[in-house]
Amino acid sequence: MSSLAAVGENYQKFNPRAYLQNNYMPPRADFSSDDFVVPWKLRCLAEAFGTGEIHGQTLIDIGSGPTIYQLLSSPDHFEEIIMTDFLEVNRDVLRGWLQAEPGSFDWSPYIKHACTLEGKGEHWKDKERKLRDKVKRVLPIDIHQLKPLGSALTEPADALISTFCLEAASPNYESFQKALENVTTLLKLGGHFLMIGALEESFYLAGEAKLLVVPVTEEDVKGAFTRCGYKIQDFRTYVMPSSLKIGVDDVRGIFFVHAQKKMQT
Ligand SMILES: C[S@@+](CC[C@H](N)C(=O)[O-])C[C@H]1O[C@@H](n2cnc3c(N)ncnc32)[C@H](O)[C@@H]1O
Repeated sequence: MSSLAAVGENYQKFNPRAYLQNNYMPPRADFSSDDFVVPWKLRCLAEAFGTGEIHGQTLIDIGSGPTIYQLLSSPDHFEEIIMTDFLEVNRDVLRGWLQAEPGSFDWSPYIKHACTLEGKGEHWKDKERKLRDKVKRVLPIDIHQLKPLGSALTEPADALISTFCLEAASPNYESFQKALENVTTLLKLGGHFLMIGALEESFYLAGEAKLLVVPVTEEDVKGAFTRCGYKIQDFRTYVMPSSLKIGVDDVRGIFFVHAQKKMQT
């Protein structure tokens, strides 16, 4: 069984450009039907934020990687968004996009699609600018530490979001559960957690790196959230169609969970 140290070591070979190519370019970046994976993910998030229930001062994105799509429906609801990742190479990619550096990944199809889903008539350039304005910090994180952000955070956040991080950075289910406990300390009581992740995946590729993933089922995810003191508000699953099984991972499906940290007495 792989140790935490081995997982961390393996991530040093993670190639952000290859990861983006594998997951966020065609064929996976297909917006032509709601049945494809990217529109499904964006719709889950647009609907969750669209309820207006999830709002406040601070939103933290746990394990952002080199991607920003997960935050597209959030900026209207928070004063400050904090992005985080374990790897400096990913934090650099994020800073490049935030500063609109030439050669940054083109997220415009995602931004346009989020505008369409939200149906508020917002111009995609306005959404893009708003997200860039709201992301105030890009911080290092390690979900396996009791304090994943060290001393960088003074107040717990109003909400957390995380996409494809916990299962992809944990060598086994025990470690996945513990990582969820650790990141839960960053969230205030009554705060919301939106998570999207892989179901029954054992690996994915990012250039030369082959990253091992702990295969989790719907019941595993629900159990972990319940044991961490959350009430599950919504849980959805997506079955990966065979046309999107392109050899860059062995993902069987995807889950979306909206959970609320219970108020304790
Ligand atoms: C599969 S990628 C997900 C990236 C992005 N959130 C997405 O939706 O595509 C997994 C991410 O977890 C990060 N990661 C690996 N080990 C971690 C750790 N110990 N703590 C936090 N993040 C970690 C990696 O650097 C990588 O960016």
